[in-house]
Amino acid sequence: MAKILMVKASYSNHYLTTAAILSPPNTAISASKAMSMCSSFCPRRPISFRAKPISCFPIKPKFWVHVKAFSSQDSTSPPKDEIPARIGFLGLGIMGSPMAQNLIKAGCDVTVWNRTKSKCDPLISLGATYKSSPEEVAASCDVTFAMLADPESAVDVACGKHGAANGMSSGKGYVDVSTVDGATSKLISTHIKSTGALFLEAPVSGSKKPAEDGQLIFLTAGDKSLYDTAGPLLDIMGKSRFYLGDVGNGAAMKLVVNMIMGSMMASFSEGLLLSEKVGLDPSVLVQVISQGAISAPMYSMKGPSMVQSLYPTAFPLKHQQKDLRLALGLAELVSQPTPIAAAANELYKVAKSRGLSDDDFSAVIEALKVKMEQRS
Ligand SMILES: NC(=O)C1=CN([C@@H]2O[C@H](COP(=O)(O)OP(=O)(O)OC[C@H]3O[C@@H](n4cnc5c(N)ncnc54)[C@H](OP(=O)(O)O)[C@@H]3O)[C@@H](O)[C@H]2O)C=CC1
Ligand SMILES: O=CCCC(=O)O
Repeated sequence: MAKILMVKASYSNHYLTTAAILSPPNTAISASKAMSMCSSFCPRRPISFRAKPISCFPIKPKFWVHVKAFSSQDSTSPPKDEIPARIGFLGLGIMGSPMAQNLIKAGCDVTVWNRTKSKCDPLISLGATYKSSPEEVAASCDVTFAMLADPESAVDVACGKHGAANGMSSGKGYVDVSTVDGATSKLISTHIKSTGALFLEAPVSGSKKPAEDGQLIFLTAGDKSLYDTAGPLLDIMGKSRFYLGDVGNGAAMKLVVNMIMGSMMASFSEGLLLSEKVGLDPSVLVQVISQGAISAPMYSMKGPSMVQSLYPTAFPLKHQQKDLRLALGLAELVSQPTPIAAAANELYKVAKSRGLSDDDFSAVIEALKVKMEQRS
């Protein structure tokens, strides 16, 4: 049984319902692949599209094509004349680079800036325009995204000398997709909104691969009208989006999620090492976990390389420790006990002190190896 999906393609100046895409249930493909399939039905490349199941019936396999089905709390499309035409992207690290690439590949007019200019080059070769400061990017774009390391860099790029706020004005929007705390997000919001522009915080759940595949989850809060107009762009980069109300709520949701993730990884690390110490094969532990109630994609993805002491960076350990630190600050604000997260945070601090900041956060297991060696 296949699902038939109606595809609605969004162009910069009009919408067009173009094609029926057929998909077996429970399948997904990357946004860029779905885009290019959609293009074969369309006169021009769409900048985004939505797909929703309209009925189910058997289809001959040769006609099957798969499409990513977007989910969204609010499926209302913005008025056609409000879709942002010129998109800015500030911060082209592990996450920002593939996110900006997906916008370019989807046909968007993208202008980029990064502190280290060389990281702009691959995007320029894909068609992006380069500007030499966040201010210039914001001044030349309708909506500017920022994907920066931490609260300090997010504030600096938005509010500092030649920061984006200097280029903002009424009619523009700033979407900060960095992981920061609520107070930082509110500070940036105040600066941006004082120019007459709109602000949306939109941190993401999902790592390097989901960023490449356009499968991120956006946790947004702030100006609802910017959420609506930027929606088609979020749908290019992600698989779902949540609108959570006032600025600070997106940041808080992201920090809670990453607090849980950091503790899970620390606990998983303990389990792997304990299993090995008592003579079990940790690879078998990974398999056992993958079949039971505590199965999580993270364990299946990271476990095999952790067993080999390999930590190819998808989510840098220094950022996970930053998120635990910020989550503990959030808990402190409301007097919520978080002893597990506090213990996990200490472990990530040890890992940082061992020079593992730029390794993947799964390298936290090394901190436990050190502790055990010290004890024995
Ligand atoms: N990697 C992941 O799996 C995920 C990361 N995140 C969050 O996304 C954000 C970015 O993460 P990621 O891409 O992995 O990180 P990276 O470390 O790869 O990239 C960080 C970016 O911030 C820039 N930057 C750092 N300091 C400054 C500064 N002082 N002034 C200007 N720019 C600066 C870097 O520029 P330069 O190139 O010059 O160093 C780079 O563009 C973080 O907040 C992270 O917590 C969220 C979800 C998943
Ligand atoms: O902030 C990083 C999140 C990583 C993930 O969700 O896999």
